[in-house]
Amino acid sequence: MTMKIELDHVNLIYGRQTALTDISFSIHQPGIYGLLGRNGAGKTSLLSLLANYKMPTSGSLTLNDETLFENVQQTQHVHFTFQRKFEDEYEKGKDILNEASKFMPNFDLDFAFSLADRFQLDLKKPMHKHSTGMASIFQVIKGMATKAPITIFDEAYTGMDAPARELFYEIILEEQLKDPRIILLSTHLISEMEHLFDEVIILHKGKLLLHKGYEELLSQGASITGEASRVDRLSANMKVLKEQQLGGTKSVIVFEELNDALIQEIENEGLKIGNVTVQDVFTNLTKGAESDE
Ligand SMILES: Nc1ncnc2c1ncn2[C@@H]1O[C@H](COP(=O)(O)OP(=O)(O)OP(=O)(O)O)[C@@H](O)[C@H]1O
Repeated sequence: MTMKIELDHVNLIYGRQTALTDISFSIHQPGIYGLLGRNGAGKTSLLSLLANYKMPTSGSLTLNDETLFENVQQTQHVHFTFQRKFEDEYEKGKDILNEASKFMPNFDLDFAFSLADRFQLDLKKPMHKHSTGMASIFQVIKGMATKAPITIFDEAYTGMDAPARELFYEIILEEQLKDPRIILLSTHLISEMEHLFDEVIILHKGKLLLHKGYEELLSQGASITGEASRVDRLSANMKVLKEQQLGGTKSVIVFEELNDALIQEIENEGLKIGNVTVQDVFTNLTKGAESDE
């Protein structure tokens, strides 16, 4: 089932604190969407709107052309996985998953059990006895097993060790191949997770700074390295995100689509062109910018 999420001039204000300002974008395709932003940028606020936990203060948020807020029919398509403490939860993981399978329309209990095996998570243990990382693993297992057409993970990896995170990424990719859905991942682990993304959404200070396809984003940036005065001359009219100089050698990261003629000119000057990463673009665009490029 194809899902259509549309936000049109959405604002969210908590008391006197504006969390989101004039957010408009849409998602029409299954895929993995990386939601990036510095602390307090508004990621959880945006995801809470998409999960129907909150109502926009103004603007329109629709799922499949219907207003999402308090819309039971549409909300069942969405599952929101967030970091949760289970310190007062005496139930066993197995029982929680069993319960979930009764209420969630697409929940795949066998899949949940197979994931628990892969993560070596003991589902017979009462939840309060799990460590922080194990609790996150449980949340990830539950989120994946919902098979919700829109599955949201809000910094779901908290406390998970590197092998467990790698397994999480592997499972996401496997699932996307088998049964593509919209997966929204908010994260600060950009360099570790960017290979997963089909599209990148960057929030900055409550505003939408950028929403682009992963490949398109990378194609719009490059690093240029070589003799400093030549690098300066060629990058003079470009949007330079970052510069570094060591002796007479300079390296700049530019946010600029390099056409064939420009690439030729740069190479003719004996300069090297390299790739940028989403981490490069994110770090440098969110140093202080307020709006889209
Ligand atoms: N319940 C609330 N009441 C008042 N202000 C809030 C509330 N929740 C969030 N905010 C504010 O809204 C803004 C966005 O917060 P949000 O939690 O959405 O950011 P975030 O991008 O998820 O941050 P982080 O990466 O640190 O988790 C922040 O200024 C935050 O202080």
